[in-house]
Amino acid sequence: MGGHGGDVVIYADESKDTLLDFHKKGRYSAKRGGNVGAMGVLSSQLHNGLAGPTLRIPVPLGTVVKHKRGKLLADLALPGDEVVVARGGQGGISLLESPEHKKKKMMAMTPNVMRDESDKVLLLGQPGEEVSLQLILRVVADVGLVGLPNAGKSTLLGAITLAKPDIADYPFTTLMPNLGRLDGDPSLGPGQFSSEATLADLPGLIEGAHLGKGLGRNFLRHLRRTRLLVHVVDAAAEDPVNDYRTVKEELRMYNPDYLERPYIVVLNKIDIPEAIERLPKLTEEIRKIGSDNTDLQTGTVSETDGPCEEKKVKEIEEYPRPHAVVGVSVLKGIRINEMLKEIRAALRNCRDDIGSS
Ligand SMILES: Nc1nc2c(ncn2[C@@H]2O[C@H](COP(=O)(O)OP(=O)(O)OP(=O)(O)O)[C@@H](O)[C@H]2O)c(=O)[nH]1
Ligand SMILES: [Mg+2]
Repeated sequence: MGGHGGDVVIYADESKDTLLDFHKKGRYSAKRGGNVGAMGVLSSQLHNGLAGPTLRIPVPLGTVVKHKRGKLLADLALPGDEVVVARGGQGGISLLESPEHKKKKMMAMTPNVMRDESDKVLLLGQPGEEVSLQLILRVVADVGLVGLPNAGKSTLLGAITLAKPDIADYPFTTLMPNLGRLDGDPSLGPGQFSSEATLADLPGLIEGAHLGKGLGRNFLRHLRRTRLLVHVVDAAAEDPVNDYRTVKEELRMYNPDYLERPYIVVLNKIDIPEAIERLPKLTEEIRKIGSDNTDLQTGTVSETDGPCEEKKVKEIEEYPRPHAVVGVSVLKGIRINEMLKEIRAALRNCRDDIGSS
């Protein structure tokens, strides 16, 4: 028997967080099984071709592997997760020493035969499997930062984690999600670092994003795994409350479950005089949007990524209110600690929710 052809395995690689190089199309195929020996050479040591090596393809943590037709193969959400997507071909079989009738029988079964002039026969190794797959990245993060372009999401991520996202004073600076790691709160003492979390800074959302405007809806799926949302609002903008509503509306249109999740609102840029002046009023207005009636009946995570238009859609006012509203300047480092306290408290809260249900 010849060696088995190489399989193709896709595995989650934690060090692979650069999503960009992942977006090019790749073509890989499982290898043909090893042939047995070489034609015409009667040497038993050549009867065993080597097994083909496994082709291992690293992808970022959180990659969902689907068949082209949509069937889910694997969700590589944990480091070490892997899936065999294509089997290498079966190895060839030598019939060199087989009796004549067996040769005939085997040869009748397959066209995959090689023979030489002295009628020595080999069945060739089979070609490996070929599959077409769709790889979708859904980042693994506890916290999702959402907001209009230019609100300061990336600046916020850079201010509280070691991440170094691109920051600029034009919209759509962020094209792909950036991830950063927030440490637990040391003041809680040993074993209490329960607020450790991964934050995902997403591209800015604009009105109509769910229909494909701006950078569209493509990245909204990255919120799927988050437990907490942080709305970043530019408090110095013309109409911050309207901006905030726009973002909520887009989230709702994409997947209303996103509005059921716990969230806090960060009113950013309070280093700017106009922003600090209106902060109390803004805070009050934003706190009021939403309902106290946190019935959990729709709090389940939907199994689909896309919009759930069939669902009974509620008004923004009917979804839960923010856990907290904080005014900060992530650029100048004003009230960062208050904001961190709220993020950690909200995270602990959702962890408790999970624990008790
Ligand atoms: N004055 C002031 N400017 C800020 C503050 N935070 C962010 N900025 C500025 O706002 C601009 C946008 O910041 P980003 O962090 O790139 O905004 P973003 O929300 O990530 O933007 P997109 O990636 O386009 O969605 C930059 O010029 C920042 O320097 C702040 O607290 N105060
Ligand atoms: Mg950004």
